[in-house]
Amino acid sequence: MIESQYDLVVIGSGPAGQKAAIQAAKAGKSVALIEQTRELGGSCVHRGTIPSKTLKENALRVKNMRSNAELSHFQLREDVELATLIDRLNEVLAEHDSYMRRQLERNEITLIHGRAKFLSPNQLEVTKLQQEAECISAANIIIASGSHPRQPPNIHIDHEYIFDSDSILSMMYLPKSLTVLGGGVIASEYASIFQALGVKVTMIDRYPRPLGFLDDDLTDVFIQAFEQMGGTWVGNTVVEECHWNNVDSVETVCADGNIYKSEKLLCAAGRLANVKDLHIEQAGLALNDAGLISVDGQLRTSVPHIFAAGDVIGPPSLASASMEQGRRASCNALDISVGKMHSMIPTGIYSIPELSSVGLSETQARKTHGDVLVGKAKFDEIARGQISGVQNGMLKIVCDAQGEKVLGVMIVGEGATELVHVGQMALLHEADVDLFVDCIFNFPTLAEAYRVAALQIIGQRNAKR
Ligand SMILES: Cc1cc2nc3c(=O)[nH]c(=O)nc-3n(C[C@H](O)[C@H](O)[C@H](O)COP(=O)(O)OP(=O)(O)OC[C@H]3O[C@@H](n4cnc5c(N)ncnc54)[C@H](O)[C@@H]3O)c2cc1C
Ligand SMILES: NC(=O)c1ccc[n+]([C@@H]2O[C@H](COP(=O)([O-])OP(=O)(O)OC[C@H]3O[C@@H](n4cnc5c(N)ncnc54)[C@H](O)[C@@H]3O)[C@@H](O)[C@H]2O)c1
Repeated sequence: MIESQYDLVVIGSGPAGQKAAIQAAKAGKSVALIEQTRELGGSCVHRGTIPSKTLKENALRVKNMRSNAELSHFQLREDVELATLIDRLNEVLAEHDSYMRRQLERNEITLIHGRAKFLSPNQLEVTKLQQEAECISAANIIIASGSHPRQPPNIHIDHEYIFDSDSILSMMYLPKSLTVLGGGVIASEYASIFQALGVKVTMIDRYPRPLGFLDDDLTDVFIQAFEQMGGTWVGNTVVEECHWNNVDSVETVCADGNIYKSEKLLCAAGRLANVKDLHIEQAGLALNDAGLISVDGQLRTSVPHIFAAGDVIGPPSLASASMEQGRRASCNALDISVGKMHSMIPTGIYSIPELSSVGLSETQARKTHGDVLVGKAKFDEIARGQISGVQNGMLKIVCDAQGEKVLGVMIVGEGATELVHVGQMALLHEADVDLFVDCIFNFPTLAEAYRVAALQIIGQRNAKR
């Protein structure tokens, strides 16, 4: 077996692994990055963020065309191939791949294609396709092996009629109807994207509302917009099983006795950590009750020189957070000083309309602060919203009871995932809400909604005094 040795070895080339490897190389260390697939970038690039966001761009175009009176009945051709709706994806992926390869080369990181497993706390074996296995020793190891879709035991995902988020974009044609199992982030993004493309979508979840971790005001607007487009939200309903009826449809059987029929089904019932092949017990590690690798505030596992980052350690399970965790895990492993990781991580959901929030929701703020003041601005009351014909948009600011400190900002509507960063900066600087009134925004912009919502809070504050 080939043998090699490095200062730091990273398992996985997703957002967490990539940033971890680059950070260590910048510190002058010898670094190897192990990736089991032919491509670089992890599920973020190939099966997650980038493909779904590419489809969303086209779905939004189709939806916006329909808002033009002359095109209001515009329908895509019945035989439209899904590939044409993500036609730029291959270009985007190729560009991303070559950028990453150049970056690894430039930083002299050794890229090893193969599947890693622990032999001991400092040794990994990498199994390669049609090549001799390699044994690698490392002073420090970062596990960034990511996650994969959970397949519930009662649902057989055949990738022909019943899909998961890894395979949904391999459908040849847009179906006429789609059932989406789940009301989480993946379900909400794909349900609204396919509905905007003209597919008849039914979204089913055991909880009363989708995206339960978000502010109710935001999810109210999301459900309303989804149903305005023709979608159906079915909450408080447990899916017992689903199957292709061998004739014309997938049948989704629910605990309340209802059966929903559709041409295809997307199962978005959560994700599980990629740990099966790693043999972490040989490193002296064990999984926690959630099937994840536990780490401390420094992203260190129970074995001091082994760190973990990204989806393999659990929530927030975002590409954005994974990148920062990867970078920090590397710094901590190499004793490079990094401050505390910000807890102010925004949520950005690329549904139609988009949803985004940072800081505390109104419910969370009421729990921790008692009384709060709230200001809301609807996009259709703002010049830019009127010009763009934005129908479902709202920005909400939550402040302390004195109407001074901003506690949270949440937005629904197009551009929400960009707009939220204005609020994030205010929160990071512990700003008073007056900042949004004192500063001059470009006109006409949706950012003006910050001022309108802030003025509402200041009005309530003045009335109290
Ligand atoms: C449909 C979808 C849409 C998403 N959209 C967004 C979004 O808009 N914004 C956002 O912030 N996040 C989004 N996410 C979440 C985001 O993709 C993940 O949080 C992110 O990819 C996690 O990064 P990671 O580096 O931990 O793991 P991954 O990206 O999963 O990468 C892990 C890598 O490790 C490799 N690996 C695993 N085991 C081994 C082994 N034994 N040996 C060698 N290699 C191994 C895998 O092949 C993989 O390439 C989305 C996810 C999905 C599924
Ligand atoms: N824009 C983004 O940041 C983005 C986009 C996509 C995914 N992600 C990440 O991917 C992760 C996984 O997302 P997800 O949506 O698959 O998982 P999730 O755990 O958020 O949602 C799964 C949903 O399925 C429901 N469910 C499961 N089995 C059911 C049954 N039998 N009957 C009825 N309902 C059932 C659950 O109640 C739950 O609401 C998230 O943690 C998220 O952070 C992020």
